[in-house]
Formats: sequence, structure tokens, C-alpha cells
Amino acid sequence: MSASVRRPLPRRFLKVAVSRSESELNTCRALLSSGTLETQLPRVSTGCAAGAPGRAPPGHSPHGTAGRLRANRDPPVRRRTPRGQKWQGEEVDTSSLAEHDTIPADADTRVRTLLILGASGDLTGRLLLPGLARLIRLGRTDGLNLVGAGSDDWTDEQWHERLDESFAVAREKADDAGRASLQQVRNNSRYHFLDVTKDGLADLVQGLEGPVAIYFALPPAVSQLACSALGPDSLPKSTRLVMEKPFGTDQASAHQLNEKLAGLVPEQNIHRVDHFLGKATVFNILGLRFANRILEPVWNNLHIEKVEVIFDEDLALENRARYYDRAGALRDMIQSHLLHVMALLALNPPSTLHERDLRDHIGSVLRASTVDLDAPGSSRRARYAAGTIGDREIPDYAAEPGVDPEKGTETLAEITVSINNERWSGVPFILRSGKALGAKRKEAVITFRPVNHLPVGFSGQDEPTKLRIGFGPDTLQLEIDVNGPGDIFSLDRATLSANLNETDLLPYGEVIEGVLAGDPTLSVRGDTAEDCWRIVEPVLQAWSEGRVPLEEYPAGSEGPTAWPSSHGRKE
Ligand SMILES: NC(=O)C1=CN([C@@H]2O[C@H](COP(=O)(O)OP(=O)(O)OC[C@H]3O[C@@H](n4cnc5c(N)ncnc54)[C@H](OP(=O)(O)O)[C@@H]3O)[C@@H](O)[C@H]2O)C=CC1
Ligand SMILES: O=C1O[C@H](COP(=O)(O)O)[C@@H](O)[C@H](O)[C@H]1O
Repeated sequence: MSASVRRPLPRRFLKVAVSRSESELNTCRALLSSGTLETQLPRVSTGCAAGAPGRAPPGHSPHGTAGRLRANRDPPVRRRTPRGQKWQGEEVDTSSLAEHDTIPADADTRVRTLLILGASGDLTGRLLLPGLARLIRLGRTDGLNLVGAGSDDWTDEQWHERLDESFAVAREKADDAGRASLQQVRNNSRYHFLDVTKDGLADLVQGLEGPVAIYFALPPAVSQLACSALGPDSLPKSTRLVMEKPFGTDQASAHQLNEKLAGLVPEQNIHRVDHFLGKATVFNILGLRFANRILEPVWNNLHIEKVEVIFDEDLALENRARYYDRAGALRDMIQSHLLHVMALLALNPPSTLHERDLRDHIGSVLRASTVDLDAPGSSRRARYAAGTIGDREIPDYAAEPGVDPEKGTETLAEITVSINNERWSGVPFILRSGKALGAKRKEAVITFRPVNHLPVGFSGQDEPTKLRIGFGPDTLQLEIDVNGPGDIFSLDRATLSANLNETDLLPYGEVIEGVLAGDPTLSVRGDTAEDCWRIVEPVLQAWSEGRVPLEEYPAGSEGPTAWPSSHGRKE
């Protein structure tokens, strides 16, 4: 059985609006610093984008939730507001806002210049520039200047060639206006030859039209050196710093880096990138959970047996030995991305999708999370050997150029996380990711507990209800038991399927749009970045001490046969 449903993807950002006069805002700031905020702060307007889990008046929606989400786009209830634009909407009490949530003095905080460091690198060419190009094509970059910099002595012409290459797909799909915008950004863009680990970065930024966003598309160690080379107060406070993953190499170094960055600009202006937060389906977990009445009441340890977040790739090393052989699957994917997906699956309902509410809730889940190393199978690791994926011959990982086999880097990792709170105590969250697997499997699977009592008389297999949220293709599948076929007393399996809608942007485009608008909702907050390291560090320690064996699997297989998660794919 299969039913297909398509409906608009919720637009999901809530903004604190700048609808008060500057003098009122200054009063707010003064009250905040004097500590009298709670009783005296004037109420400022906020708005909720369509699809945020706000309340529609009873009877407002003729079509259930989807209708309500659509209705929310129309005044007078709420209007959809692109990120970074002003919102005139209903009033909410902002008395819980902490200092970092205050509205900046400069009402026009939109980034004017995007400076990409590492302009010749792989990330820039393959992911950043194509993500940006789509934003430009759709007219969502609003007079942005683009500047490239790097340690290659490139001319502007060479940089323009790179832009032409990376903008090509967007240009093909663009209308006349989109093509003109892409051409304008490209023609106006300049390249600077710069070793960012030495002096010169601050001077370059000072010479650009601000606010400037500096995107550190650099090897992590180089990014850290570049930040260390920047003296306190060397950058305008409105500067945005965009830090790629991995953020530090462990909890202590992430903490140090946080301190360093805090000396440069306010936390609100630091964007630690996790591009998974820019994936439509990942964020759609919130729409699914909080805009539908049926899920939240059963979304807890009374009804859920286990939660799996799986990201099996059929890609192998792809010439990334220099980075990957030092990182491995646990750091590359689980620490950097899957813990956040887990947090979105597990967080309590936030009051709004404002970054403060949302990131507080994400932080709270991660603070409660641990890996219990004493539990058997709480962490597993393996490395691929030679094999075949489709018609591709994959060499043994250990024999790949640039790999040091002695490092014992894992290409497949799995950990079981406990979220130690009232809602999730006792429910295992199994996070797994790996390379060179026979088939892509990118999904979260929520397995429900069996019914309390199955009426006697049914025949056949009673299987647990499962909800699968696919992260590419973006799908939703609910696997349930039904009667038949043929015999009404027998049980059979049915799957209700929906294709989830895509957004207009690529994940990196979503991330960049947040940066340009000064909205850190899709960025990892500093404390959370440290917590992600804290969760995995005991595992890394146990592995480095050889307490967990490094297993092997042939490239193209499902992973080690003894791992239960190697067999969970839906046929
Ligand atoms: N590539 C990917 O798919 C992904 C990458 N990332 C992250 O993005 C970041 C960049 O990765 P990636 O693009 O793959 O790395 P690359 O090695 O491909 O590119 C790094 C860039 O940094 C430049 N660079 C190195 N040292 C200096 C310096 N001292 N001053 C100025 N520029 C310098 C390099 O220039 P030169 O070549 O001249 O040395 C190059 O342009 C990393 O943090 C990575 O973890 C995150 C997700 C995916
Ligand atoms: O950050 C990373 O993500 C990719 C997977 O993300 P996707 O958006 O390409 O699906 C992964 O292949 C890579 O190893 C990792 O560094």
C-alpha cells in the first residue's frame, strides 16, 4: 500500500523584529546592562514565518496542518518573512532574552561583503560557490560583494574562471535577471593573495565594505592559526566569522578556539557550520514533530523503543586522505553532524524557532547525552577492505595514497548515545556513519514499542511500527501493521509514503543565507560545539587504547555482519 502526499515545506524562521525606534532599543540595552530588564523591558514585535509551529485560531484551517501552514502565510495571522528582513507581527514578551539576544545598534546588519579564505580549495569550488550562486540567481543576496583570498598567487581572471565554473549550473537555470545578477557578482569580485596565518587579514577586512563575513574555508589548523594572528579588536564588531568543521580537535581545543573567537566578535556573529542543519529534511524534523498533533504524545520512552540515525555512503575516500585519515568516521560525521540530527529528534518543543529558543533546546539535549562505555556494543568501528561498488573497484582503504594504515582510522563508526532525561531515559540513540558501503542509506528510523496487548486471534507477525525520515532522497515512511491479504485475521505490513519537498536552496546556500542575514539559527553555538566533543571523547579514548577492536568490511557490503545496524535497511 502506498499513498503519496506532497505539501509545502514549512518556512521556519522566527525573527526578533526591529520595529521599535532606535531610542527605545537603546533603552532596552541600557536596562539589560543595568539588570532591570525583567520588569521594565518594553515589548517588541516578533514575527513567525509560515510553518513555524505557532498557533492558528481554532477552525482557521480547513485542511488540517497543511492548511494551517498555508493559512499562516496570510495576514492578519502571520506573514512569511525572508531571513534578515524586518518583521511587523504579533507581540511577544522578550523578557527572557539574554544579552547576546539584544538587537544590534546597527539596524542594517546585513552582510555587504563575503570574503572567502581558501578560495582555491575543494569546499569553495564544489559546495560554497554553487550554494551562493543559487542564492544570487534567486535574487536573495541584495548587492553582495564577493571577495576571494588564498595562498595561491591567482589573478582576478583565474578567480573569475573558478566563479564561472562553480556558477555554471545556476547560470543555466537562471532567467535573464538571475543571469545578470550572477554576472555582476562575478565581474565585481576580486581576488587577494594572502597567507592568512601572517598579518594582513585584518587590514584586508578593514578595506572592505562592511559588515564583512569571513568564511574560513581552510584546513582547520590553518583557520586556528589565522584566528590567532588576529589581535583583539582588530576586526569591526559587526564582522561575522564562519568556521568550518571540525571545530577544534577535542573539547579542550574547541574551548580555546571559542575563547579566541569571543575576543574578536560577539557570539551572535560566530557561525560554526554544520551544513546538515541546512538540509531541508533535517530541519523538517521540527515541522513533522511539532506541527502535527499525532506524534508528540508518543514521542518519548513510553512509546519509543529506539532511534537510529544512519548515514551510510557509497562514496569512498575521494582523494581526501590528507583530511580524512586524521578524522575518521566518528569525527567526520557523528561528532560534526549526526549528534545535531539526534538533538532535533529529541529536543523538547521550543516555544519559537528563534535561534535562542531553538539552540537552547538543542544544547539541553546534548548536555544530557553520554555514551555508556560499559554497555556492550556501545561503540563499534571498522575499516573497509578492497571490494566493488556497482562497477567501481574500490582499493583497500589502508592501501590508498596518503593513508597511514598504522593510524587505524575507521571508515565506519557507530555509537549508542543515552539522553539522560525524563523523556528519553532508557531509549538508545544509535548513530552510525560510514564510507564505501554497498548502498546509500541516509535516514533516521524511529522504532516504536509493541502494543500493550494484541487481541488474541491474530495470526502472522506483529512487527513494531517504524517511522523513517529519509535524508536523501527526502522521504517519510510510516511502516504499520494492517490486516490481510486474503485472511482478515492475519497481519500484514503496509507503508505510508510521502516525498518531502525540497527547498529552493542547497544546504550550503541555506547556511550562507543565515550568515548574510545575521541569523545564527542554523549555526552551532559555542557551548554545543564543545559538548559534541565531550560526548565522543571517551569513545575516542577507548579506541586509541585498543579497547574496541577495529573490524573490517569489504567495500560494497552492508558493513560488518555482526553489527545489528548492518541489517536494518528497508528492502
Ligand atoms: N571539501 C569538503 O567536501 C568539505 C570540507 N569541509 C571543511 O572545509 C574546510 C576546507 O576544506 P577543503 O576545501 O576540502 O580543503 P582544501 O585543502 O581543498 O582547501 C584549503 C584551502 O585553503 C588554502 N590555504 C591553505 N593554507 C593557507 C594559508 N596559510 N593562507 C591562505 N590560504 C591557505 C588552500 O590554498 P593552497 O591550495 O594554495 O594551499 C586551499 O585553497 C575544512 O575545514 C574541511 O574540514 C567541510 C565539509 C565538506
Ligand atoms: O561533512 C561531510 O558531509 C558529507 C556528506 O554530506 P552531503 O551533504 O554530501 O550528503 C560527507 O561525505 C563528508 O565526508 C563529510 O566531511
